[in-house]
Amino acid sequence: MNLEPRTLTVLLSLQLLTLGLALPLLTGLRGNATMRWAQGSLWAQLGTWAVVVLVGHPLPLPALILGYGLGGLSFVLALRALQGWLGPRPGMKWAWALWLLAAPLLVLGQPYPKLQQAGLNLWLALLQGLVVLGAWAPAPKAHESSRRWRTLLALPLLPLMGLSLWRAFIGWTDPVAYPALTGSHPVAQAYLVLSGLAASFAALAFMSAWRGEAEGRLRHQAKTDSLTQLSNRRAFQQRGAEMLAVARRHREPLALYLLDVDHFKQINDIHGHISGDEALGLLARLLKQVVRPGDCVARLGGEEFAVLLARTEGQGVEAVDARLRTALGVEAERELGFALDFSAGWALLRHGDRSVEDILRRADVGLYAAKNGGRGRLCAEPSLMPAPAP
Ligand SMILES: Nc1nc2c(ncn2[C@@H]2O[C@H](COP(=O)(O)OP(=O)(O)OP(=O)(O)O)[C@@H](O)[C@H]2O)c(=O)[nH]1
Repeated sequence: MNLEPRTLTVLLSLQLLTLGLALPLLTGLRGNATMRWAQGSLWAQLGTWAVVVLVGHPLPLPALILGYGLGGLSFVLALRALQGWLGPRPGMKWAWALWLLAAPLLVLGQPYPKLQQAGLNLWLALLQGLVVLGAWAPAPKAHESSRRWRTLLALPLLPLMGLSLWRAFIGWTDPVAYPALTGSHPVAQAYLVLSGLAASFAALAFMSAWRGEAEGRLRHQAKTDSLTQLSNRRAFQQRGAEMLAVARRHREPLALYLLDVDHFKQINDIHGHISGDEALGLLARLLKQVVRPGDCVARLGGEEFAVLLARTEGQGVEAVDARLRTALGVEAERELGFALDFSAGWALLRHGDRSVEDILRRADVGLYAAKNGGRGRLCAEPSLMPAPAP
């Protein structure tokens, strides 16, 4: 099969144009920043082939610089998009530095075609390799499902990288037989066909990454209280079920600490709703600070918060309560300009408890006792209260 190089480059340009238009249409014209890097990568790739199609063979130096510059840029932008979706990528700085090398390589390499052809293809292979590395390097925060689209992006780049290295080798050893992309050498044809496949796979991978990102955001929102960024009631129940199972398996104590701001309606009425929101934000922040990292802190609703304290008994709960009251005593006056107090109740996991709701019900009885006892205090569930003196 002999594929005419010009037809191939025109088809490749049309394919990239279609993908370049389809992505913003599917993901929204404004999109998010990461998607814009990804779209930029496809457009830069289109730019390369458009230069080849529009200028024709042989490409003068400025067109070569523009074509290679855009081609290299498309790999750098793809890596930058990966960084947006997966977190810091190895080789990001190297990719930018390599990209800047294109023009000097082309200008200074003019008198040495052997060196130039080998150097430019090596340069391309390195950039392609950095994208492969960026796709496959560990990304601890990425969702498990990202493996599929990362593979989709990286896999077609491997043969492309192989072809770049091959072209570098031929360019160095036999410059006369060099497979220029505007010629009909089978290696050049394979490179063009593979470039088209890689672009299609990249576009699919970008779409998948974008969808995964949106799903991750929704998952986070479904579990998080938007005002305080703490877990919401549903996440508290889910995490609570896990903590309950662990506590049972290891026969460890588990405590539930429940608190409710005192006279919060008055705070809203006197200082305004925004100050009320700030007060809830402050309480949430301090609550996070006074417990251990593995404990589950949640806003159950309104001005009510709960914490599941792993491996904790009564003394531990009292210590947390004391630390929170001390911190709030200082910070509320300083940050809000008024005092903030709360009542709290607590309960321990018991043998017959089936869910966190069972412990929560008993902690609520303690909280009710604290409110009735004059507020601003901590009370245990009735069965944990010290027996009255005879
Ligand atoms: N600013 C703000 N206020 C809220 C929010 N959620 C609930 N509230 C208000 O919290 C107040 C709770 O009032 P109450 O249930 O009477 O409780 P309280 O005034 O704290 O009284 P006690 O609990 O008995 O000390 C209501 O006025 C709610 O409108 C919120 O997200 N932000």
